[in-house]
Amino acid sequence: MDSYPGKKDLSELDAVRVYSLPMRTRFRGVTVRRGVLLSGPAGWGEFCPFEDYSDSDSAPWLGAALESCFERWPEPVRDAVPVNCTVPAVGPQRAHEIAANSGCGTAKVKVAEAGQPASADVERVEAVRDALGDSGAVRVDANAAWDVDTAVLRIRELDRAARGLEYVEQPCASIAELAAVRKRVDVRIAADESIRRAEDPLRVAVADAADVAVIKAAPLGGVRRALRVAEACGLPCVVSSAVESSVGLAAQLALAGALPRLPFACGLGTISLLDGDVVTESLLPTAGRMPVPERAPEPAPALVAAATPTAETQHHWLDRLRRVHEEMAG
Ligand SMILES: O=C(O)CCC(=O)c1ccccc1C(=O)O
Ligand SMILES: [Mg+2]
Repeated sequence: MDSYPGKKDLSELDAVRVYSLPMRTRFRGVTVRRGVLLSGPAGWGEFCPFEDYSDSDSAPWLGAALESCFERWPEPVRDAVPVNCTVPAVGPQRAHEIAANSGCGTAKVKVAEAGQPASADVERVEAVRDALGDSGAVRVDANAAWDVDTAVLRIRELDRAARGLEYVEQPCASIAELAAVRKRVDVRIAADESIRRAEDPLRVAVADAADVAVIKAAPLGGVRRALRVAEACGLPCVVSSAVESSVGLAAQLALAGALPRLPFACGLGTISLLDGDVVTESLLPTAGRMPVPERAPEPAPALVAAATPTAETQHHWLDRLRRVHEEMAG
């Protein structure tokens, strides 16, 4: 990998604040979101790799945070982006409520949650279609849970339940499996983990395995690098959050704002998945759209104080930050 444009000495930062925010609903097994807010001459950035990411997996996340702190984001080509609401693996009634109250015309429904039967996915998807009406778009995300045969079966079932799915995100783990599923179903396939967890996201060949690429500024090393990944993969892209605070979400919105083509709604309406935020004016959708910011919003000291975890957790994150920064040095 080439070096990060945002690679800087950590001593050049003006502030480093560890935060911890509970999730309203368990999401991908995550119940609390943690990270570090960093401030530099260009503004604030957020470093929040998931707990199970190794130091080398986390290096691009720091690249993205430092880009926010030390550089301006590329010029946007639009001033707002359409977003989907995100429906976690909840019961049908709650799913209906989330979609109906979101103001979004597109919903992304989490499916294939461990321990839940396939019928729970069907009921959730039916409820969301009911809430959005015929004009809405329903997509599902299986987070790599299925093998090829299961995926084909479930996708057909969920496509019927939704009366047409917009796409299915990462039905299986490998690119070969995605390609096999794609040959056997009519529903579009979107690649997410296949890109963001690839050895080299700039060189991953997903064009035959997917119709849509899901990209995220943080795991791809920032807005500029993610734009290069978008160009290299040659697919229409959807920008999706990593469930960060409004500080990190701003970078994702900058990416969505700068993509030359944006044919689908983005997965950036995720602040409502968190119980709290670190800024007073949270980046929330209005009528299914979010404005593209010039820079990240400034954290409010009282909210940061309220979100500050134990000394032990702070120490863990500052240590992680230091180690990951060393990892970047190469
Ligand atoms: O895309 C969305 O609607 C929300 C973001 C989301 O689903 C997500 C958030 C954190 C980690 C992984 C994922 C994912 O898309 O798999
Ligand atoms: Mg996904």
